[in-house]
Order: sequence, then C-alpha cells, then structure tokens
Amino acid sequence: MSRNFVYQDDELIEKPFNWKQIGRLFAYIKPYKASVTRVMFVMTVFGMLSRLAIPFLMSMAIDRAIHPENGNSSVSLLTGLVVAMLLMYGMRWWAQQYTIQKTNEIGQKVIFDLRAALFRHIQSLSFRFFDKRPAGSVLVRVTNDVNSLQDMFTNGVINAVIDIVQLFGITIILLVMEPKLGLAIMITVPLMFFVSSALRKKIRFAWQTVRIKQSRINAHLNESIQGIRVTQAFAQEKENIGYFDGMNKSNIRSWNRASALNQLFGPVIEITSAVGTLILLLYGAYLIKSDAMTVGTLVAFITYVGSFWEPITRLGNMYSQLLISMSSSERIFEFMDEKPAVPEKDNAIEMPELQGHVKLEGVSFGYETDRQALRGINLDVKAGLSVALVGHTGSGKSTIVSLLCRFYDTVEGRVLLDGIDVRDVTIESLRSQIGIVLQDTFIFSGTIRENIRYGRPGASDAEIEAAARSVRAHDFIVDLPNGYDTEVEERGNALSVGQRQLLSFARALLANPRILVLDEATASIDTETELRIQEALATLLQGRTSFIVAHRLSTIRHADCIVVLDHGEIVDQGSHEELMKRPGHYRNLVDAQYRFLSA
Ligand SMILES: Nc1ncnc2c1ncn2[C@@H]1O[C@H](COP(=O)(O)OP(=O)(O)OP(=O)(O)O)[C@@H](O)[C@H]1O
Repeated sequence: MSRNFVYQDDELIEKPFNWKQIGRLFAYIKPYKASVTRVMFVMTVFGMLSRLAIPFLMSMAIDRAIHPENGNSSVSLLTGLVVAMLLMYGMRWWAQQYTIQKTNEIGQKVIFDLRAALFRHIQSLSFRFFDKRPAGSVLVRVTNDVNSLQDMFTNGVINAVIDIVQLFGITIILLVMEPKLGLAIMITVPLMFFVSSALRKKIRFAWQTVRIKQSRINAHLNESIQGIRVTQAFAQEKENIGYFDGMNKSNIRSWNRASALNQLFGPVIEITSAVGTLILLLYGAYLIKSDAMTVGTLVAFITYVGSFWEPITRLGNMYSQLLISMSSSERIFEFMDEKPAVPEKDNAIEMPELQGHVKLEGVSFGYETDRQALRGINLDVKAGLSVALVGHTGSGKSTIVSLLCRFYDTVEGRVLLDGIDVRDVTIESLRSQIGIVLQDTFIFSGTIRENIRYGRPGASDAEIEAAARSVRAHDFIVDLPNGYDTEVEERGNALSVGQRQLLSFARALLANPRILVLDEATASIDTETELRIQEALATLLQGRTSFIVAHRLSTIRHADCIVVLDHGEIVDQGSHEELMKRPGHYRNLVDAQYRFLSA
C-alpha cells in the first residue's frame, strides 16, 4: 500500500535569494528600529573598539614595554597597558552580553508578532481555504515554518550586520598595518570560502533530508493518533507499527549522515585557517628578520587574523540559514496573501436586530466550478417558523445552511435576512445573530461551564445553568465528578454523542439567536436520549426561525415546513401531512425509514 503522509509544499527546501521577501520579513523588525539601532551602536562602538584595541595594546606592550628597541623595559608602561587591556576586555564582555540579550529579545518579539499575525489571518479565512488544506499543513506553517525563521531573527540578522562591520574594520587594519602581510592573508580568503561553502552545502542538504523525514514522522504520528480508534477497530496496529519503524530507521540514518558531515566542518575550517597562519608565520618571520616588522606587530597581526575568520564562518552560516528561511517565509507569506473567500464590503453595515425572515432567491452554488451543489433554490421562510431540510446524502442540505451563515457566497442569486442581502452586512453582526449547531459538535478542552459559555462569553453562571436546564443537560452535568467544573478533554471524547449534542444545544440557547441552524447528528442513540433531545429541541426552537438538516423522523414531523432536496434542487415542500398525501421523494424517504426501523 502506498502511503504519503507529507504535504509536498511543506517540505523544507531551499529557495533562491529573494530581495522582495527579505523586505517583507524585515518589515517585522521595523517596530523595533530604536532597539536595533541601540544594539548596533553598542556593538560597533564598544564591541568593535575593544576588539580592535586589544591586539594593538598587546603589540605596544611587546614593542615598547617588554622588548623595546632601546632595551629599557618599562614596568609602569606595561602596568598601564595591562590595565587598559583589562578595561577593554571588560567593555567587550559587557557589549557582547548586551548584544546577545537584546538581539534575543528583539528576535523573540518579531517571532511573536509574526506568529500572532499569521494566527489572526488564519482565523479570518473562509471555509473554502480550509476545504483545500489538511489541518496538519496549516499547523506546520504556524509552528515549523515560523520556528525556522526564529534562528534567523534571534541570532542571524543583527549579528550579520555586526560581522560585516567587523570584517570590514579588520581588513582595513590588516592592510594599513602591514600591507604585504595583509595581502598575503587575503589570498587564503577565497580558499576558505570555497572549501567551507562546498562543505556547508552538503551539510545543508543532509539536514534538510533529516527535517523532511521528521516532518513525515510528525504527519504520520498526527494521523495515527487521530485515527487510533479506526486503526484498532480494523486491527491494523501491526502494519502501522511496521510503517512507523521504517520511517524511524530512515530518519536515524539520515541524522547520522548529517551529523558526521557536521563534525567534519570544524577540522576542515581549522586546517584551512592553519594554512593562513602558516603563511603569516613564515612571511612574518622573514619580515622581522629583515627588520621590516616588529615582533609586537606580528603578535597583533596573528590576533587580528584570528578574529578575521570568525565573522567569515558566521556569515557563511547565516547565509545557509537565510536560504532555508526563504522557503519558510515564502510559505508564510503565501498564507498571509490568501484573501478570505467571503470578503466583507468596505461599506458593510451592521446587521440590525434580526426578526428572522429568511429568503433564498434563485440561489445556485458549487464548491468547484464544474460541479453544482445547489441549483435555482427559491425559499421563503417567515420569521419564527421551523424548516426541515431532507433528502438523500449529498443532495445539498448542509450547503443551504452554510450559505445562510455566509460560510460561502452564492454563485448566483441572493440570500436575504429580513430583506437584507447577507453580503451587505459585516460578518460578525450576521453570524453573532445566527445560532449554529453543527453535526460534529465540537467540544473544546476546558470545563463544561466554559464550553457552554462559548455561546455568549458574558453570560453569568446562573444563565449557563438555566440554559442547561432548559435543554435537559443539567441532570447529566451534575452527575459528572465536578459538575459544571468538570474538565472535558479535547473534543469531549469522554462524553457520549447525546451528551455532546445537549451541551451544544445549551451553548446555542445561551446565545439566544433569532435564527437557528442545526445540522442534526445522524448517530443512533437510545430511545431515552432521543426523547430528551427532542424535548431539548422543542425548547431550543421556540420562537425562532430554524433550519434543521433533519435525519430523525420525529424532528421532521414537527417542522412547520419540510423542504425536500434532490441533486441540489428543491423537488417538493410542505407539511408532513401534505407531503405524505402525495407520492414522491418524501413519502419514499419516510417509507424507507420506517422499513429500516421496523426491520
Ligand atoms: N467542502 C466541500 N468541497 C467540495 N465539495 C463539497 C464540499 N462539501 C460538500 N460538497 C459536495 O456538495 C454536494 C452537497 O453536499 P452537502 O454536504 O450539502 O450534502 P448533504 O445533503 O448535507 O449530505 P449529508 O446528508 O450526507 O450530510 C455533495 O455532492 C458533496 O460531495
């Protein structure tokens, strides 16, 4: 069986350098411009000054105090120079600490802003967006992709600027101090660059492979845990374990390879820089011998060269990081650029308090352009009436209720609430007046009380209890270990289907909407719960316009109007009695249900 648990576009790959994207990323640093400037100032002025001054003071100590040309060594000068050097070390330490702390702070803030902006944006996206993307893929962007930018922002960007300044400063010093020796050292730079970038490329690809393998493991884990009940029900654990073992082994293999290559990097760089030091020593000794240079200058030179390789290596790392960040940022911005499929008009008005008159005028809709889910739907429902939508699976019942809540926009025709087109009002003012109970009753992790309060965040405990009592949920809630304060795990796995439905009724009742949309759960439940749910429903529907995607005969029969759908079209409508009098879809459906129930 071929299985593919990873979403191709989530693999971490390198992307070419892209200035436009860098610009967009850097826009997130802008709010912290003042802090960045302070860090740059401290690091360049104090950090650089101390870094450059120490070798200079050292050379003075050797040439003027320890081993001066006139032969008279000076203890007082040496003491002065050592004190000055200590001061410089102190200054360098402070500048480094300050820079590390501040760059980390700024980096964390930038990542915080980016993650918050991404989350805010995802919340605003329409159903259509989530139809196209598995939840795992969305998750990967908010976690992995943002994390992969974290390193770049916390360590990379600011340090890179500092490194460039340092490199520039040291190059000038080397060339001014001893032009010939300076030039000799510069010869090793291309060699160093070539060797390190060739090796780094290999290392980069090796780590990318590790990341892809880990991402596959994560995706598989996610799916395995979510689907554990099905796996166990079909006794597929062995096959699942075997598949996971294979992925796990392959991950270890690629990790070993990447880690071996990584270990090679240090020694290779050391050998290359040793070549530079060798040139320096040989040529330096020759210059000292021919009196063209002092010992102190050579010592200072060796120290400068030491801090010359450091920024080169760091900049190389930074560049690798940047290339990986390119693909992460591209994916993040792809999400950010996604526009909600149900846009709010600039001049959208607040939906006035609803009375509950619902009208669909010539509505056609398709999830995909080449397939229509609804065709020419006309429906006029007076305020306060209940409508049951019935029809075969896939006939378009849920789609009608999705259009009422404007989860999607119609392709043709209009949806009018109290005579106002749903596209003319703000989405919040529309949806906050419609109560929705979905088939998949979602229970969030938290207490029972919090879950009911989701319907109206400002509701008091007494109001929550009253709502629960009205929909007959109170009895089972008080039987739970901590009553209303019982914690329910994610998705309410510990509650029964019927209990979850009663909770979602309480949640909807608390919101007290004028229009209620209910996608009835199809799960078969015992007669007692069924009765309880019917009673709860009667309370819930009282005085509201309601649309029920109905599966239970008991619900259908009590509706004021039954709308029969077939292949996206309304084929009949009327009360139960009216529809039963004539042959057609409805009578067939009811007969089929009776046959099923009495079988
Ligand atoms: N998110 C979606 N993306 C693409 N097509 C969809 C989507 N949701 C539904 N469809 C298609 O639209 C048609 C109508 O689906 P809808 O969910 O409205 O049917 P339904 O009558 O509510 O079915 P059921 O009783 O099984 O819930 C079906 O052909 C279905 O395959």
